[in-house]
Amino acid sequence: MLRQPQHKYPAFVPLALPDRQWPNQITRTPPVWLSTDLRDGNQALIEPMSAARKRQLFALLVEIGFKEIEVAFPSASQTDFDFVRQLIEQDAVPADVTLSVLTQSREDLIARTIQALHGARRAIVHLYNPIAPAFRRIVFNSDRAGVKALAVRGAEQIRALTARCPDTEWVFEYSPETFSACEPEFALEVCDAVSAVWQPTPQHKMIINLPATVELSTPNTYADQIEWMHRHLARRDSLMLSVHPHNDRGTAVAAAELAMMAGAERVEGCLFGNGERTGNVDLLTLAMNLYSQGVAPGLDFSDIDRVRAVVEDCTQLPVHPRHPYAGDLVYTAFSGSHQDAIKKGFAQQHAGQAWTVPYLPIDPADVRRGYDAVIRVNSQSGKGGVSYLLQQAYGLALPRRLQIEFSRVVQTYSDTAGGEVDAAALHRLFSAEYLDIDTPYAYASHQQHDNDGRTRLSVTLRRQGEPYALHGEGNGPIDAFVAALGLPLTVLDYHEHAIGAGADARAACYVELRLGESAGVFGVGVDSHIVAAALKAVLSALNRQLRAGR
Ligand SMILES: CC(=O)SCCNC(=O)CCNC(=O)[C@H](O)C(C)(C)COP(=O)(O)OP(=O)(O)OC[C@H]1O[C@@H](n2cnc3c(N)ncnc32)[C@H](O)[C@@H]1OP(=O)(O)O
Ligand SMILES: CC(C)C(=O)C(=O)O
Ligand SMILES: [Mg+2]
Repeated sequence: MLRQPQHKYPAFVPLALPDRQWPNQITRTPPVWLSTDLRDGNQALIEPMSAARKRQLFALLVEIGFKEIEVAFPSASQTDFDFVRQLIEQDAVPADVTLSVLTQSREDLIARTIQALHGARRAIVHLYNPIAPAFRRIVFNSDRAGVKALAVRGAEQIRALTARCPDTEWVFEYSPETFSACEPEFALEVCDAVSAVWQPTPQHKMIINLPATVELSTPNTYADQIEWMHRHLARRDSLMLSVHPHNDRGTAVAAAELAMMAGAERVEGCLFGNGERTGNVDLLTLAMNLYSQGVAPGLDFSDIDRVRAVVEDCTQLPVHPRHPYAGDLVYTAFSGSHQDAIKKGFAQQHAGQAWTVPYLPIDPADVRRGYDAVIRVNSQSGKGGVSYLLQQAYGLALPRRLQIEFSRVVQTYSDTAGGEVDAAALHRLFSAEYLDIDTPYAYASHQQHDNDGRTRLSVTLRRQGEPYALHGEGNGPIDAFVAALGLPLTVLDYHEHAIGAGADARAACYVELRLGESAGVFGVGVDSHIVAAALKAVLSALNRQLRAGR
């Protein structure tokens, strides 16, 4: 029998937590944020950041509002060590920002780590060691007692070394690395053993950070693990419970959100989900998700394109055009029904109201994205998008039936040309179809006399370049003009509006005209004089009828 490869992968066995409480929780406050862009993000780059790039990204993280920033693994390299020294010696850390650094539980590495922090005002020393069964066996050739002792030894050494530097306000953090793959009761045992060494108090808490070092299961099972720890950890009121979800299954954001419901008060991650393998949880998405639910995240992403540009420059990794909130295309609709709904949504959205524009979870203006890119036209688009662009870019408010008529013109064009049709191209198509259509008849001038509700009109046209005079009378200029033309014309629809204001204002007129028994077609006229615009619109419709051989 064929043995399928999936048999290689035993299913994750979730913790039994039938009385879980997290599904009923609603997140109403943001977590404490820790950016590990300069550590977890950095260690996963093809080319780790230079000091200059780290400094640039550090400045951005401060500007966004991060108050805890993991800046290095100081014992890893001279660059990392020097970067920490530079920040401290140059007094580059704002008073409300705390540096964090990571160390393995190894004597020489811990000593070097504490050395790097000499003179810091406040610092988080972050100790980690892997504790899951496979790591105990494969990496450490050890057992539960062995990895627990490693954690305790590291904690003791950190306590002793930091005690010699009382001028720094020390915050201790412990991560049972590979927590997501560990037996919960053993993770609890190790965390409790470490906190017993550090003796945190409610006034001077330590951080217990529970990483999904590798994301192994659905987010709800991670939330169960977090809630279980939250309920059982010793000295709970003296702990800040933190999570560090990785994104191996693509659900780190959901895992972090559910973990917060389950008791996590702090989240570690990276902008745009940088970090090992598929990355850490994306803090920008997480924060903007809160924002879109009416919760102020405490991080400022209002200049989202600049954030993206700096991160791309520092990491040399591109952000996907569909990345939540920040991608180039995320506030853009090409498809017709989406454009239609967005256009209607904008028309009904008023200042001060709750945001309800369909298909746009947030107002693009909140992240300094203009509305111009919201609707873009290609072969998947409909009349809504086409008319929206013409209105936004050229002030042309097409009546509904003209929208339908013109969108067929655009459809034919985009089917042939392929690709996107931008506003300028749409306007060229529109002009060629309606505005520049001056054969056989072109408007030259007119004179109008109104008396007793009747309009008398003298019009000069050009026919094949030659002047051609007409006279007619009616109950308005269009009626008089139709009479002057002496053709079996019926005006089916008429709309007009101003484009612009003041001295530069022009009028746009739209006329739907039937010639004999033919179907109605539209004509459009634009002129600084409203009657001239109307006459041009009639001629545009007539010329189009005649061109169609009617
Ligand atoms: C999930 C995470 O992201 S954890 C952070 C990972 N980040 C990094 O590793 C980036 C920085 N690291 C480095 O630059 C290097 O690994 C260094 C400088 C820290 C150490 O380098 P080396 O001394 O050459 O050791 P190496 O990286 O090969 O480490 C493996 C050894 O450390 C042990 N080890 C691994 N993690 C830990 C830990 N947290 N605590 C104690 N020992 C550990 C391993 O068991 C192994 O021991 P062995 O040599 O006795 O078999
Ligand atoms: C060091 C720890 C927190 C880590 O990066 C992980 O487990 O992913
Ligand atoms: Mg990590």
